[in-house]
Amino acid sequence: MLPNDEKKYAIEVNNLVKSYKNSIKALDGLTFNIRTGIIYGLLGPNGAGKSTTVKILTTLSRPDSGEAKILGIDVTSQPDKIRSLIGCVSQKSGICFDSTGRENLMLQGQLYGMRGNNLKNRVDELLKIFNLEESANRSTLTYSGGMLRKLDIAMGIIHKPQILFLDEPTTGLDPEARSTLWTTISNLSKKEKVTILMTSHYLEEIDRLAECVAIIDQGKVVIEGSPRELKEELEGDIIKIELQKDHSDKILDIEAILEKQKGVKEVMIKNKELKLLVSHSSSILPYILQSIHSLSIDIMSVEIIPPSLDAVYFKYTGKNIEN
Ligand SMILES: Nc1ncnc2c1ncn2[C@@H]1O[C@H](COP(=O)(O)OP(=O)(O)OP(=O)(O)O)[C@@H](O)[C@H]1O
Repeated sequence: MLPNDEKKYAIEVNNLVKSYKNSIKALDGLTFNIRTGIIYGLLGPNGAGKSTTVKILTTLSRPDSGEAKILGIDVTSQPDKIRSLIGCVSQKSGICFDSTGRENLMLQGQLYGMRGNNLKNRVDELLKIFNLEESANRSTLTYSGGMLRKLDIAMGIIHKPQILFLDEPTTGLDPEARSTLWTTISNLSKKEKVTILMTSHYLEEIDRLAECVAIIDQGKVVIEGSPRELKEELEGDIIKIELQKDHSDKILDIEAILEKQKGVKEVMIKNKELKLLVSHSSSILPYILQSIHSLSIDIMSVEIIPPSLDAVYFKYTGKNIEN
């Protein structure tokens, strides 16, 4: 067998099924593999099963059936072994606000059994990597949102885990802090050679950071690939049309007339918003507008969204990520 750090897959998830007591099936045959050393993105609408997956992989929950392995080790039969190999940064901060950044890191290291110079050197190293050296001895109460997220991630990797779980790492940050954190995460993956599984609601974030992404819906992977592959495969644009008013009573007529148009692949209507997945937006747009007018429906605005992860997400889940 190859030594752990040479394993092809850092995470193997095979046919996981998990139902909760209220008989909700959170995972329904979830399967994916994550290559060692990459950043992997898990995307999915609310309730798709992302948190349940992360909980099983981090040994906080058990599946009803199926198998999950971290570096070849089964998560259900050997949870103690798994815990020293992984780091987890959840949305809820683990920072102690009475203490400084350095004290937080020292305490976290001690929880992992680190002591003496080994711990001190690692704390110095992390403060440098995360650009927190100048603020290291200040109370974390004085930190900005971006600094707190960086400290959270630094605490998550104090023990040099081989796998890091990042749950919505930049939620709540302003665009500038988010962009800084993206650079930090990307550098981290390269410098610390850590495999990262991240969940996110920001498609731009996954697009920029993840080498591979799985879109999950209703407990299953619906599509997987690099963001580029997924966008290329889409071969189309989305036309977003806002109507003057809600025409729920005419949904069937709108669908029927638009689906007849050559080049229209999918139609979705929600309240006043109409979204079409089409092959060539510029040539088809005039016919679409004409069809809508022929139903005596007035249009407020039209927007063409070029191939993007948003469009891929919409195609495979029929939903917008922000919803
Ligand atoms: N402890 C629980 N008890 C009962 N049902 C649960 C529990 N945790 C999750 N669920 C249900 O399981 C399904 C999957 O939930 P999960 O939290 O894994 O989804 P998610 O993709 O992480 O969603 P979100 O993006 O909203 O966090 C949902 O229908 C949810 O309501």
